[in-house]
Amino acid sequence: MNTDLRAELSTRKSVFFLVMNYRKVAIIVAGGAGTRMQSATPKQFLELAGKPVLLHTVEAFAAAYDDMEIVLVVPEAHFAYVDTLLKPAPAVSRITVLGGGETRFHSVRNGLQKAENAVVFVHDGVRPLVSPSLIRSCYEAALAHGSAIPVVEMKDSIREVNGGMNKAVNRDHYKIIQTPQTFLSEILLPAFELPYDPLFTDEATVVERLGHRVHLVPGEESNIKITKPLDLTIAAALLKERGQ
Ligand SMILES: Nc1ccn([C@@H]2O[C@H](COP(=O)(O)OP(=O)(O)OP(=O)(O)O)[C@@H](O)[C@H]2O)c(=O)n1
Ligand SMILES: C[C@](O)(CO)[C@H](O)COP(=O)(O)O
Repeated sequence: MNTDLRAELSTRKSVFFLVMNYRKVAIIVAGGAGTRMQSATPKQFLELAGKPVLLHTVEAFAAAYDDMEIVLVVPEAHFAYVDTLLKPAPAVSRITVLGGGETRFHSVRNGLQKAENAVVFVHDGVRPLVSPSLIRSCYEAALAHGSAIPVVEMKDSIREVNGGMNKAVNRDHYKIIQTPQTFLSEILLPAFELPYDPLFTDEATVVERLGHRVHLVPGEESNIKITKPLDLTIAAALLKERGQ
């Protein structure tokens, strides 16, 4: 065997073993209060097509990969309820439940306690329509590029509003950002040692602060975030269309 071929095979073997050694860890954050939904029950526990919003989300991640480990971050006051909620969940043995923090950033940071040596998916518990195929495409892209941030196109015209003025901007320069935001743990974990900044509304922003460029991948229009009551109506209609 010539030297070049031997070197090539050796590199491929190392990449293969590296990929084989990565765990798959989904941090599903559901530690919020859902103030914009204005419901007595936090929106992640509201019923959607016969089961709690959060259970749909957990099921999508469990279905994506048999070896997916799931870390569920929820308000501590709801631990007992979540135990009951998870009883019918597939792969309940793969789920760890942890307490939420003051903001989404703090909840993610709590969830990252057990995420070493992994491809880490950070997902909003209130995006219950995420598909297993989007989760898998984020995984492949994160292995290849270090990160994968799902995005969709803007459909409306947009304006920048600042100091009492407003002006049209080119919407082609903007994308709508979704989750699961997916990273190799060696990129994500050091970023979450940064002090909190209110601009950290997602993980891409945190990682970027450390100087990394993030890789965008196509998201799904149906992967909506349940934020206000209308979103629940839309989600129910989309699930009905899927026959769920
Ligand atoms: N302290 C927090 C705040 C938010 N989240 C989670 O982050 C996701 C996206 O946040 P958002 O839609 O803003 O949820 P809430 O903060 O609950 O809603 P609101 O801002 O309307 O209060 C949700 O799954 C939410 O539960 C969290 O885990 N911990
Ligand atoms: C992470 C996110 O869902 C990406 O769109 C979004 O930034 C969450 O923002 P929110 O203010 O917590 O709803």
